[in-house]
Amino acid sequence: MSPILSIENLDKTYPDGFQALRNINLAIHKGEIFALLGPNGAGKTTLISIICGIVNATGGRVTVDGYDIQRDYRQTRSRIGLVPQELTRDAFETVWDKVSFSRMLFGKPRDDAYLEKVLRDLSLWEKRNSQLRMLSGGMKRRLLIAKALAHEPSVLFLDEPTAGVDVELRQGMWETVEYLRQSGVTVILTTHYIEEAEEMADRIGVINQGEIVLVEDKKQLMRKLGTKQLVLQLRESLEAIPAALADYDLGLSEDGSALIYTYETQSARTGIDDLMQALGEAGIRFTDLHTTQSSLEDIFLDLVNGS
Ligand SMILES: Nc1ncnc2c1ncn2[C@@H]1O[C@H](COP(=O)(O)OP(=O)(O)OP(=O)(O)O)[C@@H](O)[C@H]1O
Repeated sequence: MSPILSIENLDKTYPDGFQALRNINLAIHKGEIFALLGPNGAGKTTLISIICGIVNATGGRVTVDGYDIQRDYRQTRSRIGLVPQELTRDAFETVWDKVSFSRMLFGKPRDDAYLEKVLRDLSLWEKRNSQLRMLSGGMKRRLLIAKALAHEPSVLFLDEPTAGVDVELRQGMWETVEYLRQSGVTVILTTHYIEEAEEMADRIGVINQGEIVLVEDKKQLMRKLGTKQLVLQLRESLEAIPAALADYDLGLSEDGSALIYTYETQSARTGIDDLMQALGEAGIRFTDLHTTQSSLEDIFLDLVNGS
């Protein structure tokens, strides 16, 4: 299947000589939720701005649904919805006016039934006649999405959808993205919250200093790069790790009540069988055990710090 969005050898150097993007290659598939994860200044906004036609690239090619963003600007722009971080001005406009105006801007024929569906799906229908200033923070964010969906785009960009919002609003946004997934819209979101990528995305791309340093299916990424820890709760506390177990990657909890074994989840041999045997031979008994997995945050920090 050809990608809905294809980015080839994309470069961007700003007029002051700063190279914000270097040879970006990326293919986004129809219907997926793709998280572009990167620290401040990595180039996320520059990349989205190029795709949306707000900033010109210095080199490379981008197509949306097969249309070139430069040659077929109107075609590509009408297929894209951009959800910015903040709602600007127009505090006295109503929700309904805002979404219908957005649709009109793209030259789409009036379709009140479609707009009603979008507002209902985003729990804004009851507020259709309310002025923007009367909306809560969560409603304002959902309105930004409704506005971006008004012209029926096939790709939706969410730029830092939960920057500066509280935990409750953030979770509300995650539910909204789930609704978008079910409605078949392709979603590309930028974030520097790892938790957000982990929660919402099917695939994750990491961008750092203008370069894509990794693109991976989220589950595979967690599996491939993650390590697991096996925590063994000991029947009798230890003061030190016995010499007989020195070959294993073992740690002792501070109070000596648990042994912690770290292993690679992807490796052919985790070493757990051998460890169990060695523990038995050393006369170490345990009362309970559980495993924990390293988070995407650990993986991300490793990548960005270049270790
Ligand atoms: N108009 C410009 N002229 C020169 N440099 C720019 C310009 N716009 C952005 N940059 C630089 O390009 C780099 C990437 O910026 P960009 O806004 O794309 O990053 P970002 O990943 O979106 O960061 P953030 O998460 O902080 O928004 C930064 O170093 C920024 O200073």
